[in-house]
Amino acid sequence: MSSPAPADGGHGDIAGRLAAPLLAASIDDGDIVVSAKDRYWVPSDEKEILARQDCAAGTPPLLYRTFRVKGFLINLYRLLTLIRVMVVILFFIWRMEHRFSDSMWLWWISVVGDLWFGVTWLLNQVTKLKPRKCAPMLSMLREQFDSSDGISDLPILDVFINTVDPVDEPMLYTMNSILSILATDYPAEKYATYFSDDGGSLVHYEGLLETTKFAALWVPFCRKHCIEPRAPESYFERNVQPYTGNVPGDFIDDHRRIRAEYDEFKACLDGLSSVIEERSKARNSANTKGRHVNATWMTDGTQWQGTWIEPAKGHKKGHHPAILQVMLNQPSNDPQLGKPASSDHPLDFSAVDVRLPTLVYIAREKRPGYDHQKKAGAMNVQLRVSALLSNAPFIINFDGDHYINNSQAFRAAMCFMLDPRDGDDTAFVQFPQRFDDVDPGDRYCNHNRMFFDATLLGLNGLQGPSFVGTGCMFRRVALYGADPPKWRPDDAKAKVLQRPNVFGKSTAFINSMPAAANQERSIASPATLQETSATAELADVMTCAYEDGTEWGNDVGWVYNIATEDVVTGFRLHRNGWRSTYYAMEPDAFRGTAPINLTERLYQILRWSGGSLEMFFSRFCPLLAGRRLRPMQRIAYINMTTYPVSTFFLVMYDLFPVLWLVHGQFYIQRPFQTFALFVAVIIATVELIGMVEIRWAGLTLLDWIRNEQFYIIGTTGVYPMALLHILLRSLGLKGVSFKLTAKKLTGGARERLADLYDVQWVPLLVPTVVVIAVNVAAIGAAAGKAIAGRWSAAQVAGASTGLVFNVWMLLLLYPFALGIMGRWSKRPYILFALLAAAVAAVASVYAALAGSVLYFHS
Ligand SMILES: O=c1ccn([C@@H]2O[C@H](COP(=O)(O)OP(=O)(O)O[C@H]3O[C@H](CO)[C@@H](O)[C@H](O)[C@H]3O)[C@@H](O)[C@H]2O)c(=O)[nH]1
Ligand SMILES: [Mn+2]
Repeated sequence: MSSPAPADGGHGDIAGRLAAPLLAASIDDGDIVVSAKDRYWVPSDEKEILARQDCAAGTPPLLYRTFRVKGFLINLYRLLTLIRVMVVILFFIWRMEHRFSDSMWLWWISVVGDLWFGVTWLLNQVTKLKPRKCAPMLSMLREQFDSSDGISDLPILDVFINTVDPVDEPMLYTMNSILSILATDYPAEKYATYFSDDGGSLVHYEGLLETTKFAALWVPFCRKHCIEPRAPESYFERNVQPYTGNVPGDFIDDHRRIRAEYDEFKACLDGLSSVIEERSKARNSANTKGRHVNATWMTDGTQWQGTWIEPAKGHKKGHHPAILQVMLNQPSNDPQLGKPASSDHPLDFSAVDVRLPTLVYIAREKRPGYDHQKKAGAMNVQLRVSALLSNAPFIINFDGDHYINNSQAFRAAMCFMLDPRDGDDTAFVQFPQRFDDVDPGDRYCNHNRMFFDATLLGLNGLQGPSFVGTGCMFRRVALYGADPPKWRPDDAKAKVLQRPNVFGKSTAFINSMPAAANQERSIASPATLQETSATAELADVMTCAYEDGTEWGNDVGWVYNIATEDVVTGFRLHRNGWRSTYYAMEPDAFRGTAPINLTERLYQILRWSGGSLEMFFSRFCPLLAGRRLRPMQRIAYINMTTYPVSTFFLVMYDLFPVLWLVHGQFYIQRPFQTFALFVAVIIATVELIGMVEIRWAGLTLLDWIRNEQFYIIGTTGVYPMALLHILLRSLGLKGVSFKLTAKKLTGGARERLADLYDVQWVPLLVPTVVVIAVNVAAIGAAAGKAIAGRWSAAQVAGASTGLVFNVWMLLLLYPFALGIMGRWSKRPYILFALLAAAVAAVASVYAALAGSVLYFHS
């Protein structure tokens, strides 16, 4: 606790000189948001800034600032960590010196379990001891890259967005994401969006077509009035925000008109599948002469290449040719003003740039006999297709349900990529996943705040956050497997191995690679999209066979065969020596939907935990990485890939009360009072550390409690299945198959929350139900004993410690218990009544039995 607080302790003058620009920036344009959440953070880049000031003019400006946690708080955090480590060590020494138990084999298991928990906790904790925040300076970026004539020098960017099923992933949300992308604040000629439809469905295609039409109104409207957020559904749902545009006079009218247009657009999307169905029916019955087909028809009278409503050979899920269609062409390089208001065009866009950025529809080829590798496979196709079209040096990816909530997000990410200090070594910039429509209490910990606001800030102070699947900007050459500049021999250009057996046979693709490396700082616009020579090549890179015998999914692109393609892909980049940056923007950069139904949520964490273990037992095991992976980062990845193992010990602890039921009295460690005291202190310190952590992370107590609860729920009920999965796989069997996370239903907030009360009874729920039952029964049994028998003071003390444990367990599992009650959980007191009744029932049975036993004995 001796290290000085930053503002004094000899740095006073620096802090003083820094305060001014920092404040100026925040007043200037809201660049550096000093929110309530940041009150424990102070700048940590004083030296760099001063060094810059001494440099000659012409040195590129810094594009972001860094912050660290105030000395007193972080040192308190570290001190508490140290104290807990010492207590844990003392605890072990004490246990080794007191090997007394009612069952020595259980004693040994519990010692090993405690050791496991102690070590994993420590490994997790050490990665959080030096958290770091970064904040982009958007005004600097603007100064450096935007000139006053509206021409921009910003690098070009490819945007990937993925979807599979227009029903499970409601199309309205996917199209909202598209709209938010088309309308974001980045020069229209500087980015191209690649929409990947793994369903290959005409509904998506025509939905996208409708979206481009609506976008012609929506995008200029957003630009004209500086609308935020630029996803219409969220925009119209939110409360009125202060107007920040330049034409307040037009706003009310424009808003009303756009709203009406949007409602029409929505209705149109809603009706699309039946329109297509009817159209196809009509055509099919008209077509009955000759061979009968049950095709799905496009508006122009041709058969849809992708999946048909009536599945047919070559036109069904998992079996259809590739489709590529440019929906919006590359716009001109110069801003293009729209038309003034007129009778057929009621909005005045005469002072607004009405260009739309490029938009491409992709459905990759699907063929039986191939593993299509889900999202990772889809993104690798996007990577190749975009290389042949726009070939941007940077890529940002989105899940279909995640939209841009802050139109400055692309620019913010660019600040980190282009910063003169370590931008060139940055492989990716990750934003947190944030969610709409989670129930207000966040019962199933969907927000995952402890992970996004504490763990990832910790990693940001090491080699960088892991990739979490969506809302992440990548450097293209890093995905190709290039080395970061830091690890290249003397200033060599990014080089990637250009052998056919690595990247596949497409020469056009291979030829595009050096350009991607060189363009990182270029001002080029994407190449024109319709070069006819490219079509054959394009078709080629979208086939399943393209990847046969190549490194795709292995050392190139997004990684395959691991259920969590995200963590492992980020890991591979870190392993190659790249770094990454984490930035939690305010307002949130992106937002998405989360599964708020217990069963869906458990399946989601099953996929994550199964994927983690798969990664640990693969060639991407963090233990096998070379020296470019920094030691602390390696520790972080070990944590991320081994955590489900805890389940083995936790389930033992969970079921410990059984012994009380069977034996009436059972001590795993004697003397029990000292043991209980140690355990209490160890638990108390971890909670205390949590309390300090939520301070610097800017979280609430509820966030912390939810995290604890869901950790226990996952470890008790879900990770056993993940372990089983990995066991089956190691025996050469298929293991558990992971499914797409079904997204919320559309509709009003209340309808969406209805999902919260859905239970589907699946085997995954069983372990946790058993654990709850055992703990309830143990409480009942203790009560029964107290009623029936005469207890000594020591026994009462022992039993009440046990009781504290049981109650604590139940509190942790409370969200789960509520969850399985379905609709009844709207009234939590019913749960309490049920629990009380169960306890009373067990107690009376136990007392009765004990009574009859006494009777027989006498
Ligand atoms: O064959 C497939 C399967 C999925 N997806 C897309 O992948 C995304 C994520 O799938 P989802 O089922 O929604 O997974 P979640 O549980 O919501 O995803 C979290 O966990 C995944 C890793 O398991 C990450 O990839 C995601 O980014 C992260 O949000 C969605 O856009 C899907 O459309 C495909 O494109 N093709
Ligand atoms: Mn998702």
